[in-house]
Amino acid sequence: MSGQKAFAVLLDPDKIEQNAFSALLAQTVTNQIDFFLVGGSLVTDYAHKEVISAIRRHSQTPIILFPGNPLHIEASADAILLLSLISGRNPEFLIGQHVIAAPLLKKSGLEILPTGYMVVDSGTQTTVSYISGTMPLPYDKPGVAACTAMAGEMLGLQLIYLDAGSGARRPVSPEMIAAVREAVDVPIVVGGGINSGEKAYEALKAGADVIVVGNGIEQDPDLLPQLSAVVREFNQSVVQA
Ligand SMILES: CC(C)=CCC/C(C)=C/CC/C(C)=C/CC/C(C)=C/COP(=O)(O)OP(=O)(O)O
Ligand SMILES: O=P(O)(O)OC[C@@H](O)CO
Ligand SMILES: [Mg+2]
Repeated sequence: MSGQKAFAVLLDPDKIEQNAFSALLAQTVTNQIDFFLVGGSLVTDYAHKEVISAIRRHSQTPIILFPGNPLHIEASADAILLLSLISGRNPEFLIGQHVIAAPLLKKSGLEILPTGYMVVDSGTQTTVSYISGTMPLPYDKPGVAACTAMAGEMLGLQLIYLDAGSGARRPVSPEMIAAVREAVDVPIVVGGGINSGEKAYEALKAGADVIVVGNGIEQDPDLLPQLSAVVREFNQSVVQA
């Protein structure tokens, strides 16, 4: 990672509607995005391969898998977030699924991005929380988030992902992002409920290195160019300062 802020678009293979998908891919030609994330907690169609090849026909942007379980490994992506759900206390999602996935991952040739995945309470239960049977981090406890991230970094995890959950009513607070920023040196990914330029800017200003947006773009196609501009302008203002 270059020290510059980045913008990732999350595509859920189950939710892709062909016309909207083509329009989104066309937008990414003129509005820079830095990564595609492909994944979901529960994927019923297993269309990862098709989604990835459709992206590749239009774009050279790196494609990173965001898996809910080992069935979501697809070797035609560029990399995979190897999530360990460190906000939870379910051994299956801390290490169990990884033992099952390890030989498949080795064979896949994918770049492995070991990630401390922290799900943060946003007022309603998220799919991740339900599927993993774990409690999210309390919304208003930045100190707990900071210690969790610190432990993840000490264990060797190379990214911290703070996620308020898909379609969250409120994103992770700037206070929590700032506390985690203070606590670790690794890049911080922030997602869940970022559905406006202002929320994206707040997350970047608080210390997020990568913002991830899924639902917001599905619901409002004009958001992609807006967010791309917010991230570019943020990076330019840092260079000029
Ligand atoms: C070891 C491997 C390869 C996989 C296991 C990976 C782990 C531990 C995952 C943690 C728990 C989990 C279920 C994560 C899913 C994260 C994700 C892709 C969230 C995207 O949002 P959705 O949960 O799909 O939301 P919707 O219900 O709105 O679609
Ligand atoms: O769909 P949204 O709310 O943008 O969330 C993205 C991602 O962080 C969910 O895991
Ligand atoms: Mg999903």
